[in-house]
Amino acid sequence: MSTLEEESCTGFAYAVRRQLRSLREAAVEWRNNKEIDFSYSKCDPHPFPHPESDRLEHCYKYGEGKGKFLPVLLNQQLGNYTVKAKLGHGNFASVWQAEPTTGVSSHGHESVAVKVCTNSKKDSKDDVAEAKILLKLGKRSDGKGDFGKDHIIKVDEYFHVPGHFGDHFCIVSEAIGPSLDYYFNLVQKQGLGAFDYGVAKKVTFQLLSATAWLHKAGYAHGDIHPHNILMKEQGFQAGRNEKRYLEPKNTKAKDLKYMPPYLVSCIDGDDLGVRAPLTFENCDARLADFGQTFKKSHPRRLYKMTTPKGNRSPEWVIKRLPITESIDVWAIACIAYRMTTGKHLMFVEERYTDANGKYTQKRTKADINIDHMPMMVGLLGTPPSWLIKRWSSSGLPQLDWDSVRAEGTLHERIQQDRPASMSDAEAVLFEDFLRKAFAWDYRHRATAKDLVQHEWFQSILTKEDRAAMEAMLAHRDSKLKAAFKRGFKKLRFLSARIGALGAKKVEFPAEPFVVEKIPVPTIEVLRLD
Ligand SMILES: Nc1ncnc2c1ncn2[C@@H]1O[C@H](COP(=O)(O)OP(=O)(O)OP(=O)(O)O)[C@@H](O)[C@H]1O
Repeated sequence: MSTLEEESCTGFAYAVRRQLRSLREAAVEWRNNKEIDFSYSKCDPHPFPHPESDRLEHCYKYGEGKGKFLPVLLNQQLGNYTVKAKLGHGNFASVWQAEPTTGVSSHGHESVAVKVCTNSKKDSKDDVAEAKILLKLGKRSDGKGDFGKDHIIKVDEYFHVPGHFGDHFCIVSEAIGPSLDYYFNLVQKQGLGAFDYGVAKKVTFQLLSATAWLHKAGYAHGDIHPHNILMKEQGFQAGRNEKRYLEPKNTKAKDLKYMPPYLVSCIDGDDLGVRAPLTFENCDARLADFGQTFKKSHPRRLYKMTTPKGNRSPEWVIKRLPITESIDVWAIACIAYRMTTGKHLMFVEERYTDANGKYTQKRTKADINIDHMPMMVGLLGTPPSWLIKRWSSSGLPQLDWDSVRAEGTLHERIQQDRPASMSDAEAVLFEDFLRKAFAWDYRHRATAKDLVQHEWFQSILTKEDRAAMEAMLAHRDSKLKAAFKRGFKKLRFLSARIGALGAKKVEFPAEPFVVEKIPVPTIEVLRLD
């Protein structure tokens, strides 16, 4: 049972429901992991020896069992689409650029992206949910200009394709362009260090506006990282599509049977250096991969950890705290720092390396967390006392709290990493922006809607942006909806009070960097013990 300090803002009955869901999710995750064949690890020799092998899917992604890819070849027919090129792959899908057999799709696209999902039943449930949510979001309008909606991927349709071991769910969307990860690699390869300062700011603004719209629609993305952010390119064409033929010496015979004869290289590996870096005029980000999306009204406790570990917020690392939509804000702030300075704000090694610097095996989550939390504390300063108490119960080794600087070293890090084009005044604004996004307490963290109004963005706003933002802020709930919300809030408060009957009162200090507009439920928190 979680402490009442948490329940006082979410309600007793609700907390019980959440606990039950956590248990269910843990059971599903355990069962799902058992289903996946890990006989090949990512550290095994790649079956396609090539300098860019890391960017090709590993053979353990194919073969017998659950959670496997569908073998797809160039010019293959997938539903009403002909495969023309590979766009990329993730943990749960391979994505292909395809052309409608009719020339133009029912949504007016000459070229689309078909995401072919893995065959696991559990994954398929997530994929169906992803497609349905995206279709629903596509039709949704807030009636006030939909500020930010343009920066969310649009889905056209979905269908199933039969595979050796069950159906594969396919999601059709517009073909957008290379991922932000591609551009990170590009600036690195071109020796530019970081993104152009204006571009970094504009992309951050676009991501926050998309997130604000999504949160207003009642959903959290849950997995924002550079791989899931696509940069729109007019007339986008994927990479050179080179075929890499299988060299069976590293491949298990049973898997060979179900593998495609070749894998297709994708844009990430091929095209570095071919494209020009992003410019302020042409940068247009789209939030994609809604596979981890969840409803704001159902904060999650557990889910597959695919997000880069350095982008996780404290409530994700310190277990048994609700994972709310505020994890999106934290992740965007991490990406903003990397785009602006060219450096990771918090980077945690996810693999062990041997004496030659080669990756050996994956680190455990616990090991990663032991590195990650002190890094956060060093940067952001002392966490609130209730979080320190949680810290001990989450199995993390204790820190010497007396030696931690209250305000952390974020200021010094910004001074050290900031680009030459960032003025002193801008650096102050940037720090303020980051501190609001990195509030320790997820309940006091600035929302995406608060942050799009932050002064750091004022210098890049166009007349249209200002008008669209004003329309968004002018939005008021209807009288009925507002009355319903008020009633619901009172009910939640009442159930928390009932649950807290007989509990001891403990006062926790007020938060630093509290954003004024955010309703803070109470700073007098109740505990059971
Ligand atoms: N609409 C699109 N247009 C262009 N490229 C795309 C599109 N959708 C996906 N991609 C490419 O395919 C890659 C994998 O897609 P996606 O992230 O949706 O797969 P996933 O298996 O769900 O990933 P993850 O492991 O992050 O959950 C992306 O990083 C991107 O490079």
